[in-house]
Order: sequence, then structure tokens, then C-alpha cells
Amino acid sequence: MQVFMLGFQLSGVLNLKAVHETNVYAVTTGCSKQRLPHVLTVAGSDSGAGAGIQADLKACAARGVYCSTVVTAVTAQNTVGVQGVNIVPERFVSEQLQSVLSDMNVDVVKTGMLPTVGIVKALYDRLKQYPVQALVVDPVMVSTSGDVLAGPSVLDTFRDQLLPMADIATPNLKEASALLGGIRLQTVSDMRSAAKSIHNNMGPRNVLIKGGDLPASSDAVDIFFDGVEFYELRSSRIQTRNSHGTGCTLASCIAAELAKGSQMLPAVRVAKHYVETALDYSKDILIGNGLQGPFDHLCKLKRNIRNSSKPQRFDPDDLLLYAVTDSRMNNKWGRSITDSVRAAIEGGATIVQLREKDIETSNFLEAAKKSLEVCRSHGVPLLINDRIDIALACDADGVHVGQSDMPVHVARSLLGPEKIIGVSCKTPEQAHQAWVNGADYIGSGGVYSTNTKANNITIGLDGLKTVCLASKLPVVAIGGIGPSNVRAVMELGLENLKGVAVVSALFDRECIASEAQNLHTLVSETMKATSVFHD
Ligand SMILES: Nc1ncnc2c1ncn2[C@@H]1O[C@H](COP(=O)(O)OP(=O)(O)OP(=O)(O)O)[C@@H](O)[C@H]1O
Ligand SMILES: Cc1ncc(CO)c(N)n1
Ligand SMILES: [Mg+2]
Repeated sequence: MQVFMLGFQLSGVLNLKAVHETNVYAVTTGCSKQRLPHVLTVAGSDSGAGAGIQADLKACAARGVYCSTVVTAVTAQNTVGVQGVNIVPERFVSEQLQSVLSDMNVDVVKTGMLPTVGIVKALYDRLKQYPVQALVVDPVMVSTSGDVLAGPSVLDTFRDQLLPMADIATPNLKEASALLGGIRLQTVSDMRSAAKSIHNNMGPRNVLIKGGDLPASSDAVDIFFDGVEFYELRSSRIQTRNSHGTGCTLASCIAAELAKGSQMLPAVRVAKHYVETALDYSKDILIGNGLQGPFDHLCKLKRNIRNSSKPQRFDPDDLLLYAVTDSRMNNKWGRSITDSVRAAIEGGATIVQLREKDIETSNFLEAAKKSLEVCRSHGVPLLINDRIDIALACDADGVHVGQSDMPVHVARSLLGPEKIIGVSCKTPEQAHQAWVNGADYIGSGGVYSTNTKANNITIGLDGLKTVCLASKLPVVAIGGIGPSNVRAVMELGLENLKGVAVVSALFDRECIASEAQNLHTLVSETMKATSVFHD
């Protein structure tokens, strides 16, 4: 489309602005260049990075859209409030706008904090000079902490110049009230009237009144009005203090969807759903001491949060009672993988490995995702046996590999430095190699003979002791271990022997949870007794 229009411009007007020159290059060289959808945000910087320019950048990145930034003000801000505001001179806002709009093929402009009349006018002039596909106006005036970000003096210019150009305006309750001369907005019905008045009197093509601050509302209700129909957009209200920057994020996400080619109502719906999801992901994160925390736009943090008392990186003490699943046993007892994992954890398993040899990949991935939810909610790490692809796909905490599986150093380069990698070792040489290659722990056995693994060589307690003494890594003992022999294993009293891994003793039993509870007690009591003995 762009290239076609360019052809028209070349032959017709020959009045090329710099904005088209990149395309001239693409056409004349025959290169096929790919463009990312592009949102330009014209907004203030929030030093706490929950709202403003920083929220816009993160929201666009999360939505797969390029975001350029024209800074209108720099605020000193945190989770308590706004401590200071330094306004960028309007000439310099205009210069930034010129730089970006003249060169960078902006699809959609989104505005946030526009603190002075001069800045609003500068923006208006540049948008006349460089029209874009869509303009999203978030009329930021007051932060949720109650601090003024743009005074009443800008209201007239907003109404007269910016809003008539806007494809959508997204005021929150206070801002809608200010635009309408201070009327009270307390109900959904008030929000409808406000949306209509703003639409009819100020000219934006669409209006979204955000109800994040609607008193006594169990849902988060927004009203969308396109000039004909009203739409009541509802989502669940997430119980969280981490909602600083929801407005900026919502508007940026709308802009991002429009830049990708979406119609307005679907763009708004997607944006609202995105905000709800991000709030839900971030409801328990703790950043700052104030009343309003930021949230995680990339929805990553929660997935990495384990039990807050444990470090995120591998903790060798997690090896204490290591549950390894087995589908044949689950089938025999008519249990799903997830139910078995839950029962093991409820009984006291401290780390879980999914070891599924006869399962289709798609089913394995589904089971892994579900098990991961259970593990995360209990702060227990989940590892995947052998299948690096499954571990990556579900973002498990790591993998356990055998001597003939993926080499440890390759697994490490695929999984990155944070994930846990364990490796099975029968000899001191293998233990040494595991350490050299960047493993986090080793599993050593079979200590006793076992039916779980065909043709497995048994190394006995002596073999285990030899490996432990040679290993620089923590060790978990495996192979035929259960309540009758677990004491003997832990009584070896070796410093780096951190626990036992069990399969049949948990999953080939009627009540997984009570077996786990019993084993947990036996291992920890034996460890305590032997360490007292050593002291
Ligand atoms: N606790 C919540 N749970 C779910 N959605 C919420 C919650 N709080 C706000 N929202 C939604 O977030 C969007 C932004 O609304 P809000 O009224 O908070 O804007 P705002 O006051 O401009 O935001 P801010 O000033 O914090 O950037 C709306 O879609 C609103 O419904
Ligand atoms: C810079 C800036 N823009 C917008 C808001 C509104 O949340 C804020 N708090 N700070
Ligand atoms: Mg709010």
C-alpha cells in the first residue's frame, strides 16, 4: 500500500518529504523491506517506569509493535506519588516530533501527558504537517496518586484542537469529568452520558470512558461509544495494588492494535483483555513501598516467582525429596500426571521431574503446563526429563538429562544460565564432567536394583559414596529407594548428598501424598541425626 502510494507520489506530485525517502530506496533498489507497525507515543517520562513513556514502550513491545518516543516532560515519580515535574520546552517537543514524523513511517500517534498549551499546539501543528493513520488521545491530567500532570489551562486546547482530530479519546473518570466542566461521574449510566457528550461536543470519532476508579464496582467496567452504539466492556476487577499505569498501557495497546490494522472496537477489546491479563499476572509482585505499584507488561515475573523464601536460582536443598513421575504407574492407578504431581507435592515432595517416555509430544506439553501451574503455586521447581523442547515450550524450571541424552553444555546453551540442569552419573569421571559442563546437580544410582529402568547397572551404597566424594556438585541418590532403605542412604552422612529421588515408592502406591509425607520425614530426620553426629 505504501509503495503503491509512493509510486503515485513520484509520478504525480514530486513533492517528496523525507518520510517517503526510505520507500524510494526500497523501490529503486528492488529490496523488499519489512516494516514493523509503528506507534509514536508523545508522553511524559515516569522515573518509576510504571506509567508514561516507559509503560508505552513496554506495552508496544509486548504487543509486537515498534514504539518511538517524544518526551514532553520528565517526572520524578515512584509508587508513592509524583515528587517533581520538569517540562520539556515546546520548541524541543516540536523538534522531536519533526525528527520522528519526518523519517520513521509512523502509523499511529498515541498521546499521554501533554502538560502545556504550547505542547498541545506544537503537536497539533506537526500532525497537520505529517498526518498519520490514527490518533489515540489519552487525556492525562491527574495521576492516580492525585498529582496534577496537566493543569486546567490545557483543557480548551484539548477540546478545540486535539480531540477533534482524535480517532479515540480515552479519559478516566476524573479526566472525563474535567473535560465536561467538573460534572460528577459515579455510575455506569453517568459514564454513558459522558461518553456521548465528549463525542458529540468535542469531536473524537470514538470515546472510551475508563472505569478503573468507579466506586463500588466489582467489575472493571469501561464504556465505549462510537457515535452510534454504546458498548459496556467488562472484565473481572483484579485485586491488586499494582495498577499504576493501566491507563497509559491501555491506550498504547489500542494504538498498537490499530497500527497492526485492527478496527477500533476489536482493538479496544484486545487492549482491555491485555491489561486484565497483565494485572492478574502481576497481582502479587512487590515493587516500591507506596500505594500503587507497577505491573509487569511482559507477564514474565510471576512465572519466575517461586516461594519467596527460596532464591529463584537452584537451591540444592530442593533435592530433599525428589519425585520422578512414571506414566505406566499412573495408568495402572488411573491417575493423571497432574494429579500425581499435586499429591506428591502436597505430601512434601520438594522438586518434581516429569519422566514420560511413552507419551505424544502434544500430550506431554499439555501435562507439563498443568503440572507447572501446580508446582508454581507451591513454590516447587519442575524439571523435564530429557526433553529440552518441552522444558522450553512450557518454561519449566529445567531439565534432567542422562549420559546419552542432550549433552549438558548444549542443554545449558539452549536453556540459558537460570534454568536447572541435572545429569545422571554413575562414576567420578561423569560427575567431574557434569561439573565442567555446567550442570547444577547430579543424580547418582541405581543405588538399589529397580524395575523402573531396564538394564540399569546398580552401583550400590559404595558406588554412591564414591561418586559423592568425587562430585563438586550436590547429589541426589536414585534407584530402588523407599521407606525401608532410605535411612541407610542418608546415613552415609555425605555433605553433598542432599536427598533421594523416588519413582515407585510414590507413584506405584495407593496414596501418593502419605508416602511422600513419610519419606520426607524419614529423609529429614536422618539428615538431622547424621549432621548432629558429624558436629
Ligand atoms: N483492578 C483492575 N482490574 C482489572 N482492570 C482494571 C483494574 N483497574 C483498572 N482496570 C482497567 O484498566 C484500564 C485503565 O483504567 P483506569 O481507570 O485505571 O485508567 P487511568 O486512571 O487512566 O490509569 P493510570 O492513571 O493508572 O494510568 C481500564 O480498562 C480499566 O477498566
Ligand atoms: C508521566 C506520566 N504519564 C501518565 C501518568 C498517568 O498514569 C503518570 N502517572 N505519569
Ligand atoms: Mg486508575
